[in-house]
Amino acid sequence: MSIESIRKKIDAVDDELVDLLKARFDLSRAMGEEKKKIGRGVYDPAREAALLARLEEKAAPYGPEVRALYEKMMELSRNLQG
Ligand SMILES: O=C(O)C(=O)C[C@]1(C(=O)O)C=C[C@@H](O)C=C1
Repeated sequence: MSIESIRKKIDAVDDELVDLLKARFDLSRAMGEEKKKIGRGVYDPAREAALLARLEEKAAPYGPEVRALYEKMMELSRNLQG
């Protein structure tokens, strides 16, 4: 595969990823509103640990890379929840 054709494929994957990230951040905001309504704190370390373990296993052989991305993404998700 040429550099140009690989880049086209990367661009297509990135477009899909951004759509999915937007959907996830929308859901995170909705979660933040629900938590605020019932007076529940934003940070849920048990949920984050379970999610990281599940996705790290699913992402093999890119488990460590996906874990690092998700750690950052959940930090951003918490920030969005306020
Ligand atoms: O599941 C939740 O309780 C969320 O608020 C979502 C989410 C996430 O982005 O996955 C964000 C913050 C919590 O610490 C745990 C998980």
